[in-house]
Amino acid sequence: MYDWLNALPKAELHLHLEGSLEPELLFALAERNKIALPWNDVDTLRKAYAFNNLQEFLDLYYQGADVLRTSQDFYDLTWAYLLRCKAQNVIHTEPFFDPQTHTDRGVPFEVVLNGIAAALKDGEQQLGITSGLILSFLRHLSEAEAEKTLDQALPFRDAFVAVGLDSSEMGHPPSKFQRVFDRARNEGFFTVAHAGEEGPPEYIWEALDLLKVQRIDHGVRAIEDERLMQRIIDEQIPLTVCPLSNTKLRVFDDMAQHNILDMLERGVKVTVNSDDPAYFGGYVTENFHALYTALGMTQDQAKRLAQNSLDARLVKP
Ligand SMILES: Nc1ncnc2[nH]cnc12
Ligand SMILES: [Zn+2]
Repeated sequence: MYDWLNALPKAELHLHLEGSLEPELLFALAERNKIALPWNDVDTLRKAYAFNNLQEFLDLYYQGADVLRTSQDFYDLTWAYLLRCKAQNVIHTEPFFDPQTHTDRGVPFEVVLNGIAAALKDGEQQLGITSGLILSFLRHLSEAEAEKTLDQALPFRDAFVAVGLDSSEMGHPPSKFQRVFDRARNEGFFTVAHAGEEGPPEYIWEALDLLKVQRIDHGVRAIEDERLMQRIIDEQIPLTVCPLSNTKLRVFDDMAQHNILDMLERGVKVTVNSDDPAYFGGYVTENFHALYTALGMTQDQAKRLAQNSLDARLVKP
């Protein structure tokens, strides 16, 4: 089944480039940039990948991102991810990057963007993988800081297609970012937002009504609100679900409890994605395979999930 799932043509719509930083590359970049690390070796670092919630993961994720300093680093990170896409028949990807994670450490916005954009361009030319980059604001920071990030990004507007919202969800509702999302939409960008990962269904309502998003990232807690379920079914609002992430971050205690196939059978436009594959134990195919192993996902269900990912692209072929 793994090989069959791997061969299925699919799109990935929820992937943080910083979360695709494998420990081996992290150590190589630390050496290249002469950065001392708090872990002795790759194995020690991998052992630290045990999380009780989103915040515990984020603390390590931001620490890991510190090895990314030059455009070449961002190129190498993005290229390594694109090679994984090629190996798993991901024919289109819409990855996130978090500029503030880097600009707040003194890495200029254009250093980050130039490396990522060059790799995505080579990915299309050399690997045939199309893409649309999503600039994600960190929700634990202020809206004013998000506004500043959008200002920095506008001179490079052709390099990305949408803005998103990620980082610590609880206590940082979508409403906090209504004005900057209004401005991004007026500038012609699509919008997406993480909502209903750890946060309540109200955050999903806000993302839809206030941020006017095209997709919800995660959204698994929608199942707690029947009126919301009806809306996302009626309007066919895609959810970019990340099964391995949800079990690693204890959104579900184990994969057998995951609700993605229940949602699929109720007519929700759910898709399968890897979120932060270097930290959560696998790329897209591993996420599909976990649904087969734990939930008995059929080939027909896998085909519908893959088709949903192609249908839910912001960048149409
Ligand atoms: N799963 C996730 N939720 C929120 N912010 C993130 N940043 C990277 N991965 C994330
Ligand atoms: Zn995410």
